[in-house]
Amino acid sequence: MNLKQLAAIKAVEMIEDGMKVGLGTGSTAYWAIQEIGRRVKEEGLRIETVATSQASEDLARELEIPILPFSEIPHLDLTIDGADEVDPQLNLIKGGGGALLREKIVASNSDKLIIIVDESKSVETLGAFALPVEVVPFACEWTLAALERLGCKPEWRVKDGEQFVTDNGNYIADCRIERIEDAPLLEQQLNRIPGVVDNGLFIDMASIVIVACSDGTIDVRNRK
Ligand SMILES: O=C[C@H](O)[C@H](O)[C@H](O)COP(=O)(O)O
Repeated sequence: MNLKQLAAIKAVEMIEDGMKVGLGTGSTAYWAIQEIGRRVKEEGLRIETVATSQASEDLARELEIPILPFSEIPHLDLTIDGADEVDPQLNLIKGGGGALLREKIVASNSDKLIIIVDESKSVETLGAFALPVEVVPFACEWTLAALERLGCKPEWRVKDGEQFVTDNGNYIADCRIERIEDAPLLEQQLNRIPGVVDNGLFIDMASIVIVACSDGTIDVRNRK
């Protein structure tokens, strides 16, 4: 079993019958959705879910996990999602897969956000992973210039030779900051730029971070 799967299984143990659950995005969340599918099928787990990306929604449907429109679920009990970096305060960088906006909306409407990572994602200071910022296409060069003025060293994300477009029809500027000294401040500064829809800093949002370590142990970190 790989480390991502190990963390995912531990998180899915926290889901109880009758819960409303947010499904995250990415290669770690993939394992959580697989495990939820197994519990629904083999244990008859009764839950309702919403997904943070088209890819996760498609996977959930394939596994016959009940998935509902957002209009039918006012609030979630918990969301299970991955992250690109986690610091000791449980602040996160997310959005390596481009799903940060939907992930932040879903996380902020969940009683608990459970983050699952392997130990390579655990860092002392956020920033070695390029911070994704979602930008509307209108006048996007001006928004990029504003990000440069903030010292963010942004670069448009490219996929298969084309500009990457999110599920929301926006672009992603990946910001090579290296070391983010004040993540709560930067999160606010970025979101004050007109044209920025949101950014991948998740501050004070994770309730629990589950870290799967290469020696096979699992470190469960609770937000204080
Ligand atoms: O946009 C993508 C999400 O924020 C992912 O949860 C994050 O990038 C971690 O992905 P992975 O589990 O594939 O490393």
